Amino acid sequence: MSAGERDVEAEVATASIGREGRRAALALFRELVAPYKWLVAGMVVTLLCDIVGMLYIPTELAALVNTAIAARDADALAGHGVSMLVAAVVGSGGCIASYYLASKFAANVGRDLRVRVYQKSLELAHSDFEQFGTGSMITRTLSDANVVQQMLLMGFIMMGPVPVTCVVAILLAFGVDPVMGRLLVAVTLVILVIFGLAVWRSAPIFVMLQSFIDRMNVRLREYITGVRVIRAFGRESRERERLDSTFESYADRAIRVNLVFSTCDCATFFLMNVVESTILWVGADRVGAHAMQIGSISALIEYAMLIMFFMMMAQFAILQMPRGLACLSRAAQVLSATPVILDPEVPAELPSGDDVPAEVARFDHVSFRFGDADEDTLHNLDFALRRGEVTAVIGNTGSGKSTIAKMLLRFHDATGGRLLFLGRDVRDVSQHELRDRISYVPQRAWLFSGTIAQNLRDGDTKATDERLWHALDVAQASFVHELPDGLDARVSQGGTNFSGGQRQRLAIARALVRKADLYVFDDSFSALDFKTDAALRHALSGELEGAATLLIAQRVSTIRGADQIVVLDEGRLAGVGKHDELVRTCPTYRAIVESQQMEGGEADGE
Ligand SMILES: Nc1ncnc2c1ncn2[C@@H]1O[C@H](COP(=O)(O)OP(=O)(O)OP(=O)(O)O)[C@@H](O)[C@H]1O
Repeated sequence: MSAGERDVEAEVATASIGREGRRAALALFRELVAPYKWLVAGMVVTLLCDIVGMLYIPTELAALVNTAIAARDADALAGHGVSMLVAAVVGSGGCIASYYLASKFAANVGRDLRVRVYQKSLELAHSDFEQFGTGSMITRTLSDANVVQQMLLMGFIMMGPVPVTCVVAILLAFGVDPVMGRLLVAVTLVILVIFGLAVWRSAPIFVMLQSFIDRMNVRLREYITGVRVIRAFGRESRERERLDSTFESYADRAIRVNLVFSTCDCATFFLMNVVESTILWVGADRVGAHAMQIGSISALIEYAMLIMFFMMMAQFAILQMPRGLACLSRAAQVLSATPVILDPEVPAELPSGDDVPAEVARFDHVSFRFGDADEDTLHNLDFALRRGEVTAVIGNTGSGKSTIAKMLLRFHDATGGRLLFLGRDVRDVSQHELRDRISYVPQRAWLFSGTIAQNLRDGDTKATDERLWHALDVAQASFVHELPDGLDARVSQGGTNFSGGQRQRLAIARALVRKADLYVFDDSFSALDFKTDAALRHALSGELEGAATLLIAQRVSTIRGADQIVVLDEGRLAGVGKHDELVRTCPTYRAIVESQQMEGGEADGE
C-alpha cells in the first residue's frame, strides 16, 4: 500500500461515525421527522400514484397490441387508449405532487436542523466552541444541514420508487410469462450486486469529503482574516501552497467518487442494451413457443428499463446516506453537548429598586483555572465593586485582567471561591438576567454589519435617537456628526470601515445606551489618544454615577483617578487601593508606574 493510500485509509477510518454516532444520528433523524408525519404520508400516496401510473401504461399498451389491434376492435382500442390517458394523468400528477411534498419536507427538516444547531451554539460557552472548532461549527450549521436536506430529498425521490417498481414490475412480468419473470429477477439481482459494489467502494470517500469541507473552511477563514499579515510577511506563496494542498486533497477524493459513478453509469447503459437484447431474444423464442404474445415484449422491456433507471438513481441517493448520517451525527454531537456554563434549575431573582445593595459585585476568594491549563489563572481574588465607584484593574499582559471581566458576565465560572452580583452567587442567577444588568465593552471592539444606530440599539432596542446621540457624545464619538448619513451610516462586518479608536468609541457608546448596574470597560481606551482618553473619562464620571464601573487598562494615566485600583501580578492580588497609596506600598504598581514614566508613556492625561 502506498503512503497516499495509507493516508486515505486512515482518513476513511476517522471518517466513519461508529455505532454510537449512527445511533445518535438516527435518533435525531426520528426527532426531526416526527412533526411531519402527515406530509410523509402524502408523499408516499402520491409516489404510489406516480409508480402505478407509470407501470400501468406499458401493461395497457401490451394489451392494446395483443388484443385490440390483433382483433381490429376499435372500441377496445379506444378503451385501452383512455385507460393509458388516465394512467398518464394519475402518474404525472403523482410525480409532480410527490416532488413538491418531498421538497417541502426536506426544506423544513433542513431548516429545523439549522435552527436547532444555531440555537444550541448560542448556549455554548467559548470553551465548548473550542471543542468543535469555529470552522467546524459553521460547516455543521450550514453545509451539514444542506447535506441532510439533500439526502432526504434524493432519498425519497430516487430510492422510494425502487422497491415498489421492482416488486410490481416482476409480478407483472411473471403474469406475462414465468420465464420472463425469472429473467427480470436475474437482471434485478445482477444490477443490485454491481450498484452495491459501487456504493461500498465510494461511501467512505463521501463521508470523508465532509471532513475535508471542515478543513477547507478552517484554512480559508485563517487565510481571509489574516490576509494582511500574510502579505506583510510575504507568506503568500506558502499560504497558497497550504490552501492548494487542501483543495487538491478534496478534488482528489471528489474525482475518485466521480470515477466510480461514471464507471457505474457506463456499465448501466451497457447493461440496458444487453438486457433489451436478451428480452428480445428470449421473448422471440417464447412468442415462437406460443408461451406469450408479441405485444408483451415491449411491456417487458419497459419494466426492465424502469427497474434499471430507478436503481441507477437510487445508487446516487444511497451514496448520500452515509454522508448524510455523518452530518446528522455531527449535528447530534453539538446538540447533545452540555454547556460548561449552565443556568440553575430555579434561578434566583436579582434585587431591583430600593433593594439593590451598594456592593454591586464581590470577588469572594475567587480562583479560576482554564479547563486545559495545569495551574490557576486567577488566585484567591478578594475585592468588591461598589455603586458610584470606579474600580480599575491593572497588571502586566497575561495577568488575568480580561478573565476577571469575563467572569463577571459568566463567560467563565469560578473554580474556587464565589463571585457575587448584587448579593447573589452568579451561578444562582440566569445568565440572561445577569447580563441584562451589566454593560460590557470587550477588549476587541466588535461591531455588526448594519448601521451605527442598529449597533447602538444592541445596548437597548427601545433607545431614542436622542439617547443614541447623547451616548455618542459621552463616548467622544463626535466623528459620527460629520458622517453624511449620521446614525444611519453603514457599518461593515466587524466595523472594519472605522479606525480602531473609532470602533472603540462606538462600542463604548453602545454600552452607554444600556442602563446597567455595572459597566465593564475591558482595555477600551487603549486605542484613544491621551486627550480623548481624559475627555472620555471626565464625561463618563458624570454619566455612570449611579452604577459601579470596572475599568481594565494598561495605562496608569487612564486609571490613576479611580476610587480603587486592583493590581494583578500573574493572577494574584498584588495590591488594592488608590494611586498615591499604591505607589508608596505596592512594588508591582510602582514598577508599572516607573516603567511607563521611563517610556514617557504616562503622559498626564488629566
Ligand atoms: N481559553 C484559554 N485557555 C487557556 N488559557 C487561557 C485562555 N484564555 C486566556 N488564557 C490564559 O489566561 C491568562 C490570562 O489571560 P487574560 O486575557 O485574562 O490576560 P490579560 O491580563 O487580560 O492580558 P492582556 O493585557 O494581554 O489583555 C493568560 O496567561 C492566557 O494565556
